[in-house]
Amino acid sequence: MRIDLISLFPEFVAQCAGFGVVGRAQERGLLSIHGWNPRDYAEGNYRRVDDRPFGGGPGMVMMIDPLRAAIRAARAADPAPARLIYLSPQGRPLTQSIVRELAGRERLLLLCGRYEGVDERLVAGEVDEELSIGDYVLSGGELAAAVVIDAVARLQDGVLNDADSAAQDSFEADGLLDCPHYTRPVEHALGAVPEVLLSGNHAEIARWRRRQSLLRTRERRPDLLAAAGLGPEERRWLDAQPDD
Ligand SMILES: NC[C@H]1CCC[C@@H](CNc2ccc(C(N)=O)cn2)C1
Repeated sequence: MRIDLISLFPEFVAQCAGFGVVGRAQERGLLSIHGWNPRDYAEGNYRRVDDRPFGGGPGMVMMIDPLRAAIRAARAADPAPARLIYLSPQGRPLTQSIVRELAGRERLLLLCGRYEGVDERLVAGEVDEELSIGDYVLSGGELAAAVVIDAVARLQDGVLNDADSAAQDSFEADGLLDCPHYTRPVEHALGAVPEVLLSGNHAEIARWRRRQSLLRTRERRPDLLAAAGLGPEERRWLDAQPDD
């Protein structure tokens, strides 16, 4: 997958994506990230990329033309078509199912805003979709872009081996919260490991994990439970007595 970032700080996102699984994906050529800085396309010796808002008010607004030129340069850098995604609190809330859909694309173009915002004519004229990583405001869209890149990159074929367990992730598998995880030592002052996990009975272990995910989801995020297609046995688990 090719990802092009339009940002005043493209190196910021490239660095975030340089670690761990995502960094390895880049080293292995499963993912490439390219930065395009509107300042490189800004006119005049001050290379202006922002200006004061019409109608007054605090802060600055990002100007159309430097962004538009950077977007054009990014598009021209590869023949594959790409939809331009603008990260902003006004966007569609990002979910794992949206991540899965994005992960299937050949290219992503991510537009990162700064200041008070981007001239609305650029958003209306060039942006294909707007995404939000949550209901809060950041100083720039770069962190949101880094979140999208990480979530999408780990789903690329060949990026995670089974030791990384993306397929096990509950949101990934079935929209439930993840089950508890344990590792050595078996005995610890903070408690012991549930016996079933030491049993070697893989069917029983899978049932236990699924039940823990269901109970934890009911407890913490009942809103997710409604969307998860539960089987009859799983409904019985939820109707049964509190967890042993
Ligand atoms: N009006 C503020 C707004 C102007 C345009 C640039 C954004 C950058 N900051 C962001 C971007 C995305 C998110 C999110 N939730 O995905 C939060 N914050 C801020």
